[in-house]
Amino acid sequence: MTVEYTTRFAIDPFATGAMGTDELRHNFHIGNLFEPGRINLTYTHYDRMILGGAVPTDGPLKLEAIKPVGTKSFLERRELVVVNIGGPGEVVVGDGAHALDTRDMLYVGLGEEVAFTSKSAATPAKFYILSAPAHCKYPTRLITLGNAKRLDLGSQETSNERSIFQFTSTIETCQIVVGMTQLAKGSVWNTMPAHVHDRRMEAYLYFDVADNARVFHFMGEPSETRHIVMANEEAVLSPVWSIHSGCGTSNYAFIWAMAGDNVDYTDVDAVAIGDMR
Ligand SMILES: O=C[C@H](O)[C@@H](O)CC(=O)C(=O)O
Ligand SMILES: [Zn+2]
Repeated sequence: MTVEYTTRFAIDPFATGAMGTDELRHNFHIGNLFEPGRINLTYTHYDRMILGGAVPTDGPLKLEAIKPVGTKSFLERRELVVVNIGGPGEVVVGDGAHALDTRDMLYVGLGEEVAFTSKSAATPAKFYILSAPAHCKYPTRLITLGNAKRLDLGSQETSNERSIFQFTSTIETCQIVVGMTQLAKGSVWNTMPAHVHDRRMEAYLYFDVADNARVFHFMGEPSETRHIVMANEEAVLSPVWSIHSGCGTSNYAFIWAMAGDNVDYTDVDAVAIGDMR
């Protein structure tokens, strides 16, 4: 088997408040996403979002169904978003192959068969995989960083100057909303001011983090915050009641992905800094 998976259950804010570092990491932090020659997935019980990584080296990796989806094929009742954060590669969808350079994103609709390849095993593609249940089929679409809707937010004065690239805002999806955020040099804060959105869960994949750098990811109810220390290419789950904000020892990038009741990026509840503890 080249498709491995682990499961994460939905945790409530009261249980979370009593957790120490190990328990927090066990429930919310996801490492080991990108293993050469493998597909490593995490099946979450937050809106049944699946996230993981595929790193094809010797040959193509097929996205086979895993037991928790309960269907014959992986996308029988799901949609998929793939973002490449590695070298050039291809996502094969049915009979067609889509070339994905680093930071390109591909949307794949319900019912398709998918496989991943790298152009070179020496600099393999690293495909970040996101999948949520779907109720209808939308067409496969490639969105490059240049085609994504760009939002410039924050400022140097508040150390949060950053560009948000919304991959899915110009295409139709059932429930997945995905984008990438790149912090400017000298800026270290993402998603501060913070927000929550009961309508949608969220997951962050931090990358472009140097070996000797870390991002302190803040989570928890606004009045009861905790943090998780993130290294390069690690992911963290954000329950709907939790803030999701980070502060790095240098600038970095991350991919954010949501699933839930609506696909309205602007539908968030802002948290006043004075209410945070
Ligand atoms: O609901 C939206 C997500 O939390 C992110 O898009 C926020 C983000 O990338 C940022 O402010 O830096
Ligand atoms: Zn958010």
